[in-house]
Amino acid sequence: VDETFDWVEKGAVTEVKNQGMCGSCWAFSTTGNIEGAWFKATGDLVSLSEQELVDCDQKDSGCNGGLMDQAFEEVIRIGGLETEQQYPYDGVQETCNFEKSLSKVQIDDFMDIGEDEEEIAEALEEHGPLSIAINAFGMQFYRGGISHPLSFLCSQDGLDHGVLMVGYGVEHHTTWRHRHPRPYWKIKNSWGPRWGEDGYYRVARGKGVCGVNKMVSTSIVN
Ligand SMILES: CCC[C@@H](/C=C/S(=O)(=O)c1ccccc1)NC(=O)[C@H](Cc1ccccc1)NC(=O)N1CCC(N2CCOCC2)CC1
Repeated sequence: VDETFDWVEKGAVTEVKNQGMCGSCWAFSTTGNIEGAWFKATGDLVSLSEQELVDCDQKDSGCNGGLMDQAFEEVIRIGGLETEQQYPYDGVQETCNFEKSLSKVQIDDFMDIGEDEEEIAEALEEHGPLSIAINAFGMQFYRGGISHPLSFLCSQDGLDHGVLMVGYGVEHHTTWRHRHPRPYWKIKNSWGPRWGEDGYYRVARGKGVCGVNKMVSTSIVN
């Protein structure tokens, strides 16, 4: 793997979105992954509908939580995802009004990725942005930089947030305090563009920080 890699620079990531007062982070992680897989397969970047998942995914719980692997299964069952424009987000669970004739984006399968962070970096390059679960400890107060909470504060067993891994890099400091390079993951959050680093989050890479490596998966578009 290279030193830095970023799907945002490669045009595979849509604008930072905002889930509002709805616990639909799982749906944003799912659409972000499928947007990237579709881009890799077709070259087209299409913003996809989280509201369709909130309303129509019967395995998950709308604004009360969900799991990305279950959402991938439901996208296959439902028959595809409509675009953000066709089925816009309003952050409240409503009756499903999916129109198959409108949905242009389908996935064929999905797969889980192992916990080794080198393997995850390779999977990121191969499949596009990855759906991941993390422990969101401290994210409400995050203002930027590389987050590296102590493991007892950000246990990998306390996964509670679904987000999108979009890249990785290394920060080299030359000041007296930081002589060692600081590898990080670049993560797209769904709390709007004013949160964090233009909507993005960087967390230390290589030590399973906040369980970033524990639940990684991707859709497959053939
Ligand atoms: C109330 C749900 C909040 C929402 C995200 C909200 S959030 O606003 O982004 C946020 C997250 C963390 C801190 C503060 C704010 N969280 C989820 O959807 C999280 C995301 C997640 C966690 C762990 C592994 C993978 C994915 N999932 C969940 O909360 N759940 C997983 C599915 C579970 N279902 C119950 C019914 O039977 C099917 C399973 C419901 C709880």
